[in-house]
Formats: sequence, C-alpha cells, structure tokens
Amino acid sequence: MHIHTTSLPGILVIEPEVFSDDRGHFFESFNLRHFRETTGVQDEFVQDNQSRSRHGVVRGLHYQVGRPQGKLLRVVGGEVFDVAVDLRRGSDTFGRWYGVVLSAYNRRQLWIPPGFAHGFAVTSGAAEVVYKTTDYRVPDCERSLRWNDPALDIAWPLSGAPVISDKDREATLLADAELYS
Ligand SMILES: Cc1cn([C@H]2C[C@H](O)[C@@H](COP(=O)(O)OP(=O)(O)O[C@H]3O[C@H](C)C(=O)[C@H](O)[C@H]3O)O2)c(=O)[nH]c1=O
Repeated sequence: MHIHTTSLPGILVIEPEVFSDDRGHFFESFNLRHFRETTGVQDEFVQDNQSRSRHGVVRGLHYQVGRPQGKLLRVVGGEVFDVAVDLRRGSDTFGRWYGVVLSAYNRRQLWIPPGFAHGFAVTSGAAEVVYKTTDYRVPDCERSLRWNDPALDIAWPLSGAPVISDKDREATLLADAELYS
C-alpha cells in the first residue's frame, strides 16, 4: 500500500499493492490494521455504501453537519473524477478543493477525513463507486454544496451540463453554507 499526501492536508491517495499472475490479479482492497498503521488514521468505519451512476452524472457536493463523515472511496467499475472541498472554518485550506481520477483500472483509493464536502463526476460510460464512512447517515444533518459554485471553481472534466439530483439542483453556495467549526 502506497500513501500519497495531497494539496489538502489530511486528504490521502492510497494505492494498494497488486499481485498479478497468469490468472489475473489480487489485492487487499481494505485491511484495517494496515490502513491504520500506514495512514495514521484511527477513525472507525461503520457503514459501507455503493452507488452506480451513468456517464455525465455529478453526485454531490455532500456533507453532514453535526455528524461529519470521513470517507474511504474506491471505484470498482468505470471512472470518476472525485472531489473533496475543505469546509473547516479556520483551516488554511478552507474553501479549496482537491480532485483525483479514481477508476477500476488505477485501483486508487481516496481518504477524505471529516470536515470536507464530497462529490464526483462520472467520466466513463458508467461508474460503480464503493466507500466506507466513519459515521452513519443522518438525514437531518445532510447538506449539499453547489457543484458549480464559482467560489469553488472546480475543474470538473464535463463535456456538458451534468445529470444531477433535484437535491443537488437546490444546493447551497459556499457563502451561505453551514460549515465545520
Ligand atoms: C447517502 C445515503 C443515501 N441513502 C438513500 C437516500 C435516498 O433514498 C437514496 C439516494 O440518496 P442520495 O441521492 O443522497 O445519494 P447520493 O447523491 O449518492 O449521496 C451521496 O453522494 C455523495 C457523493 C456522498 O459523498 C454521500 O455519501 C452521499 O450524500 O439513498 C441511504 O439510505 N443511506 C445513505 O447513506
């Protein structure tokens, strides 16, 4: 497992060790002891999520106030451009975003600690995203940040208007968003 720091302190890109032979390949997609030892992250994961989205979908930018979720993401089919936005009031990187391509091919994983909004754009025909969270979903705590907020200026690799949910169509701008203290 190789750990890469990013432009946003706390956000990590993880590349698993892949064992290939003439049958195909094997890799440990998650090993709690190894994850904790190599990243130093001690958060506990309590929920696994999986979503499938077609080309051009943007899911996000989502976060929970009061019950922030850390997320460990990977793509098991297709490819996405995955984005985290720092919403921690007082952070040196507040309002800044980090994006990375996650795909079934590159097998990269992304660790996003609590305190960030998260979203992704599907750049393949379809994408299957699986991720662990460090707290449960609490519907009343869910918030949406506008994917195309000019204040964020996220360089989404989209060729046209994305397919988004009604919830995301009504998302909040950063200037009006509830933040993490
Ligand atoms: C997130 C979630 C959703 N749901 C139900 C609620 C809805 O009936 C349905 C779809 O929910 P939603 O449209 O909020 O799904 P996404 O737009 O993929 O939301 C996720 O997208 C971004 C990328 C995230 O990082 C979050 O994990 C999450 O907000 O699944 C559940 O039952 N449990 C859950 O944990």
